[in-house]
Amino acid sequence: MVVGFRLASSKGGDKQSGNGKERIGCFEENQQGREASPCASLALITSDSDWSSPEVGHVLKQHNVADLPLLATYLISEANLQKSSRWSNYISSLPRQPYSLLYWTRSELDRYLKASQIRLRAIERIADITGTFDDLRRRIFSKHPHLFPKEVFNLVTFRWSFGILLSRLIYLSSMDGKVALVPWADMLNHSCEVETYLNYDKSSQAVVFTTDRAYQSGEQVFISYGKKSNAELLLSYGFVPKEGTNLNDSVELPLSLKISDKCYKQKLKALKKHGLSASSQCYPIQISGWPLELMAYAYLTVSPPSMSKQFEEMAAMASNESIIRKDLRYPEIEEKALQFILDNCESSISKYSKFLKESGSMDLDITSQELQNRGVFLKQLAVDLCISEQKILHRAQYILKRRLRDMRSGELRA
Ligand SMILES: C[S@@+](CC[C@H](N)C(=O)[O-])C[C@H]1O[C@@H](n2cnc3c(N)ncnc32)[C@H](O)[C@@H]1O
Repeated sequence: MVVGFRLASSKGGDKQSGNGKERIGCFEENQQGREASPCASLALITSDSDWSSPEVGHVLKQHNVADLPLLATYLISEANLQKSSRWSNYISSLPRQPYSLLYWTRSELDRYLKASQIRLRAIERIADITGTFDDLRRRIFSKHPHLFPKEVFNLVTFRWSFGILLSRLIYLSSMDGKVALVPWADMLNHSCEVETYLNYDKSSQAVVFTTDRAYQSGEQVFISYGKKSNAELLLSYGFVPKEGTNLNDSVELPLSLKISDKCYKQKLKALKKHGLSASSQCYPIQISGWPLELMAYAYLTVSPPSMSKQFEEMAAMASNESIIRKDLRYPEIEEKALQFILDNCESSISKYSKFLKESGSMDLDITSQELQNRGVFLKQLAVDLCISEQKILHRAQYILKRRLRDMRSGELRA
């Protein structure tokens, strides 16, 4: 079934069947009394949208503010105008607190997500938003206080607008990769089990999606927010899919060089040259396996001084910068490399086990019912995430152990 959400060019809902194509909705956003023009930009919020306060937009554009902070400021500016913004209906329907890790406090992140690498990603994201706001405040807002009053443009409103953008922006590949807020179409929820994406259709000047299955009338229609891991969905959207439904799930495995390594400095230099960190480099492990880059990092870590000529090649491969995507194999150190990955998997697994064991008896803040409910909710999200991540690591552990056992029994036979 092909479903199209017509967004701008016609008024009212239209339903049109034929050639298997069915339009089931029509959404538009225009000022009272103003006619919608047949132009999709009317219904999309992009970095090119017209500002209700043109002077504010003009100042930001003069300073070449990047798309995301520009859109964040746009949303705050329009929200502040309330009824006089053409987006007022849409903005008033947006959540006051977007559900994402941006709204977890540092102590909640440390408490509930200590086993998962997503904790660091969330901390980095929060710091990035603070940094972006500070930069705008220093360069622009403080120079034009009449246009950007502190009561309106502050860290609280920025966290809200970034939370909205990161959980609702839609990537429109057919609009040269533009990102946009698509009012009302962004009410659609995600399912990991559908291959249905929103995109801009040039011929109908509308944002459309094509379902990959038949839906019964009255059934909830889902789209896909992209092939994301459970941790990424929690980070940006604040939910964890039902166990076992996300085939694109992965867990980040952190690896690092051993400081006791005789070639530590040489290896570090090779890693740095290719933009990698020695302290900790994360690679995604999926239920179906792990990337070549992870194997290359493991080869580099365990390789002896006699292989120093290959350090460069291994580091390039570990960084995904290698031009030749050959299957990197060093049979003489393969066993050690697999053992290195297994040791790291097992140390991560034990972190998850510890958290899951502790979570059963975790004291929740009982100073208020509200905090108690929040604690129960966040803990459940964290437990769901940790179970799914640990499951992938258990699978990797099983594969690694089996490979090592086969290798070792082969060696014995030889
Ligand atoms: C683009 S909005 C979708 C519309 C949203 N339901 C609303 O009413 O505003 C994304 C948000 O919807 C919620 N959401 C989307 N898909 C979900 C799912 N499969 N399970 C739980 N929450 C989901 C999350 O809170 C997410 O941050």
